[in-house]
Amino acid sequence: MAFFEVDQLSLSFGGVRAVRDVSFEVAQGEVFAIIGPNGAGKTSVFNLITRVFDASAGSVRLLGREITGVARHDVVRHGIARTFQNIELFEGATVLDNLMLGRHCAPHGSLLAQLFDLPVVRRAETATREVVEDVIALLDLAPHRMSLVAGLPYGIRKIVELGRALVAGPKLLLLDEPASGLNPEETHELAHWIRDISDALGITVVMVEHDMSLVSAVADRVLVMEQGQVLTSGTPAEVQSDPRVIAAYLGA
Ligand SMILES: Nc1ncnc2c1ncn2[C@@H]1O[C@H](COP(=O)(O)OP(=O)(O)OP(=O)(O)O)[C@@H](O)[C@H]1O
Repeated sequence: MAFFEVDQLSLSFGGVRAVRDVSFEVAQGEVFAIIGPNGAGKTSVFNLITRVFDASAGSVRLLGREITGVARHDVVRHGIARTFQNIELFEGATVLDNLMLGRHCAPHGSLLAQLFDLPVVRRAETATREVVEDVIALLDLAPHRMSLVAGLPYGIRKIVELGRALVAGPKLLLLDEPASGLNPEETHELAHWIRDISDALGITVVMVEHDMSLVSAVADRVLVMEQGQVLTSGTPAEVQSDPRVIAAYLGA
């Protein structure tokens, strides 16, 4: 059984077949990148995995468990967290509060236990705080802990979003264009964090990315999509030298 399997996944918007029979497998601990020209269907694949859209056909399995029937708000409980192409944070809240909210899916005891402030709830809150503090330390966010997200530079906000996905304690982390809007130095730093997330925390990463410097630096394997379909897959070096991939990017 593969750690994560996408099997014959398809999605249509009216007449547009955004995703067509897409299949791939990701091993535990791998950093796996999905690349392809604009409109290739990469974000649609993420939206199918995270149940934003219903697949017209196919299946998605994490550790053998079917995800395609899970409610959207329950996907994170099944071990899958994601970041978005356009940052989705609470702008008027602090970094700390945004990170605490990322943990809201963790069980905090029954409603009665919460109403009476029982020890089980307090223990859960302490555990949440510990996880959040670990993520703040891992991503060097301590200087920004009490800052409002709205006032932070774009590059820091992207890292906060990464942190918010991490505090959910995912087995599988989906990153949608994590390097977009970052300068080369920030992208270089991001590469270190992605490797740490994979190597030190053992979290499997699947990312959609256009920046080939990041893909080459962190990805173990790359899936190339074109017009909703899988064009090829391989190591970053293999796919970059593949004439079919070069032609797809040149629009040939
Ligand atoms: N909500 C939607 N409604 C209708 N069509 C959509 C929708 N989302 C995506 N599409 C179409 O599906 C196809 C795949 O889009 P998708 O955003 O998945 O591609 P992508 O590879 O992520 O592109 P990019 O790199 O530009 O983000 C495109 O033709 C797009 O116009």
